[in-house]
Amino acid sequence: MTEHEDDFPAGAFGEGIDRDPGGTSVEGSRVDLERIRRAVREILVAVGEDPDREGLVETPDRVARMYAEVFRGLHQDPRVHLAKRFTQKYDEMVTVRDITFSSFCEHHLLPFSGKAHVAYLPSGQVVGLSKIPRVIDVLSRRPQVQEKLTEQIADLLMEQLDALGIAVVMEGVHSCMTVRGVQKPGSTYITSAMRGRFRENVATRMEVLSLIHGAGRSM
Ligand SMILES: Nc1nc2c(ncn2[C@@H]2O[C@H](COP(=O)(O)OP(=O)(O)OP(=O)(O)O)[C@@H](O)[C@H]2O)c(=O)[nH]1
Ligand SMILES: [Zn+2]
Repeated sequence: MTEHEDDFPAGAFGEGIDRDPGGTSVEGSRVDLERIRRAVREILVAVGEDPDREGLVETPDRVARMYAEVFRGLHQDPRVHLAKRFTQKYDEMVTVRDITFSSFCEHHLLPFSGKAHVAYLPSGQVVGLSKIPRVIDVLSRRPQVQEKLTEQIADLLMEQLDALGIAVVMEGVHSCMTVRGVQKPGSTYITSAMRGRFRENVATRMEVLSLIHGAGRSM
C-alpha cells in the first residue's frame, strides 16, 4: 500500500489505479487485451473488411496493445510523482513551458496532441522539474476532453503542491477535427485553468500569460 492509497477519491485522479508509476508495459496491464482483440475484429468485419487477410491478421492484437499503452493512465496514480518535494526558499513563479502531450478525445477515440504550459507559485516547497510532465502524461493517457484534462492538471497540482497559485494553458490539435468531420487542419484549441493567485489577481495572471506566450512567440 502506498502512502497515498487512502487519499484516493472515487473520481478524477484515482479511478482503477494499480499504482504502477512507470506502467509502460502491456504485460500485467489491467486492460482486457482479448476483449479488445475481439472487438477490433468485429469492427473490421462491420466495415466490410476481411480480418483474416494477410495485412489485417495481426491488427486486432496490435490495436489491443496500442490501447493498453495509450490508456495506461487509467491505471496509474499521478500523485505518486508529486510525493517527493524539496524545501526551497523560493517564492517566485516557476514556469515550465512547451511540455508535449498526447491524448485521445473521449468523443471519437481519436488522438489530440500539443503543448502544455504550467506555472505555479510555491509556498516553501518545490517538486523536481520532471514531475510536472510526468503528471501530465498520466492524466493524458486516458480518454479525455481537453478542458477536463486542463482542469485536472491544475486541480491536482494545486492540491498536491500546496501552491499559492497554479496556471495551466494547453494548446491541442484534434484529429477528430482534421481527419474527419469538419476537416479543419491547422486549427488549434487553447484551454486554460487558473487557480489561487492566478485566478484572483489580474496582474499575476497577465504576468504568467506573457511568460507562457513569450515575447515573439507564436501560440
Ligand atoms: N470542447 C471540446 N470538444 C471536443 C474535444 N474533442 C472533441 N471535441 C468535439 O466534440 C464534439 C462532439 O460532437 P457531436 O455532435 O457529439 O459528434 P459528431 O457528430 O461526431 O461531431 P462533428 O465532429 O461535428 O462531426 C465535436 O464538436 C468535436 O469537435 C475537446 O477536447 N473539447
Ligand atoms: Zn473527437
